[in-house]
Amino acid sequence: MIIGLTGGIASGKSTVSSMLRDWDIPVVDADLIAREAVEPGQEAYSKIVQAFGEDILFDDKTINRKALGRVIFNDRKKREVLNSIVHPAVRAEMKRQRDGWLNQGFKHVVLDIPLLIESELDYLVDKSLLVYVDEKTQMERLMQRDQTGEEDARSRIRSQMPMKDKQAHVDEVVDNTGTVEETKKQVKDVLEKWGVL
Ligand SMILES: CC(C)(COP(=O)(O)OP(=O)(O)OC[C@H]1O[C@@H](n2cnc3c(N)ncnc32)[C@H](O)[C@@H]1O)[C@@H](O)C(=O)NCCC(=O)NCCS
Ligand SMILES: Nc1ncnc2c1ncn2[C@@H]1O[C@H](COP(=O)(O)OP(=O)(O)OP(=O)(O)O)[C@@H](O)[C@H]1O
Repeated sequence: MIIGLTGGIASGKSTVSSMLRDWDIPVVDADLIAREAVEPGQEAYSKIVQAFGEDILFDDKTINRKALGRVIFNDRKKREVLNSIVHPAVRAEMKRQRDGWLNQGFKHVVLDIPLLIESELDYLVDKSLLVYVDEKTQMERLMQRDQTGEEDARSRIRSQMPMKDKQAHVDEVVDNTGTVEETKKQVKDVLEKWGVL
């Protein structure tokens, strides 16, 4: 079974991913793939420099992710330009890694995709799981983890579909507003229901 894991920014996808890996279920991480896709030498890198200029580069020519983030999280059109450059490469690599795990004999593979719903990638998965947190907790955890201010955190959250709207698009929801242990119990219940554990 191919499982789509999604959520909002800082809702707890990585926290749930590490639980899944502990249960020996492989996870393909779209954020990590997106990071590798924009390294110097990759096709997407030169397209990004062409579209956004040298202002978003460090002196060593690598992409200054904070600077690029400031541009795209505050401007929908620019975000769409970046998405159109990066997403095709991410999709292709996700499929390659998924097939690699299946060919190794794993029956279940998780695709951790923050924008599963916004980018209409549901067709890639058999079942989908949303890691939900309430808005207040999401803001607090995002600001704490990224050591960032309220305005920056708010613009990142607003660049995504509100999490309560995402609930209608998935098969199961896990509420990560409580403790990690409480979340683990919910994830285990869902996986047992699906016959994965
Ligand atoms: C803008 C960039 C450089 C900011 O980098 P930064 O290191 O600050 O953040 P990071 O990549 O770790 O992403 C953190 C979270 O931001 C959210 N996010 C990232 N990109 C987007 C986007 N285009 N739209 C909405 N939310 C996004 C996701 O929830 C993600 O989990 C980077 O996020 C990026 O290249 N984004 C475009 C690729 C993309 O869409 N990635 C998301 C999964 S495919
Ligand atoms: N149940 C929890 N209780 C307390 N802190 C938590 C809990 N779950 C996650 N966190 C913390 O909240 C932050 C966000 O969690 P995590 O990195 O797992 O989210 P994410 O959805 O993967 O984020 P992103 O996709 O934006 O990278 C982290 O600092 C993490 O340690």
